[in-house]
Amino acid sequence: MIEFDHVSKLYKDVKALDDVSFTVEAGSITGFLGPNGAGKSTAMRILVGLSRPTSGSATVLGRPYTELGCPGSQVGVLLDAGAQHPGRTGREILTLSAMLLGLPKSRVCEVLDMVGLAARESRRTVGGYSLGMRQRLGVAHALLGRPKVLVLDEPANGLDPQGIQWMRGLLRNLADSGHTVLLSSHLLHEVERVADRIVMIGRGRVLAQGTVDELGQGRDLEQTFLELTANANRSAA
Ligand SMILES: Nc1ncnc2c1ncn2[C@@H]1O[C@H](COP(=O)(O)OP(=O)(O)OP(=O)(O)O)[C@@H](O)[C@H]1O
Repeated sequence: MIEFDHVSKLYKDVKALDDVSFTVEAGSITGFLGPNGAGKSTAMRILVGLSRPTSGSATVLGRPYTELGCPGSQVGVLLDAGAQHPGRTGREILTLSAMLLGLPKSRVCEVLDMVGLAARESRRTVGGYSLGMRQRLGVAHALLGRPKVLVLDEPANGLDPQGIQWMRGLLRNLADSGHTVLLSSHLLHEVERVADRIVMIGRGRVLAQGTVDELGQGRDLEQTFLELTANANRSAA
């Protein structure tokens, strides 16, 4: 379970998050939506201890991330697929992390298989990977320690249609087997298909949350998103 409890974050005069509260239950996928600059990455970074909230708290499995024992085996995180070392091979990156987590090398082969990165590709340096391949590697990295919670920032970005279909199946299977998934994305139609619940933010504030049906009341997610974010911009102007 993931819980944001009245989280605010100020960067000097920028209010990146403003009193954000929501919960992601185990066994479900929550789509975290908002326009560019809405505060999604800031919230995820706070959740995994990379940034401190100005006020409020964010917890995973009932505790702040930094207080979890061996967080890598409890929470799988993909925040920036482009951040992987370009000079290392995909396999090296996973093997190093597996060693740190005390996992056998066989787990590296398992996750490479799960994300569909072929043995030949895994032996190439990441600098030569396409964005879609980096995303697959990032998901493999997040899954390595068999975590029960996944925090994924735009994991489908750069994936081809087959990759998006694969990602949908993977996340659905994980949620159905009891995992907690927080997924940010700009791919509204995709989120509509895969998410159990939606949290929509704009200008750092939660604009709406609930199931797609609760939010849309007959409209599709894109229409709801455009209306709510336009309203938020009007009230801020
Ligand atoms: N380190 C930082 N210093 C100053 N301001 C920041 C910092 N990180 C984020 N911000 C600001 O906080 C706000 C929220 O940014 P954030 O990256 O969380 O948005 P986002 O919803 O993830 O956007 P995108 O969809 O473009 O990735 C923006 O106004 C951004 O400029």
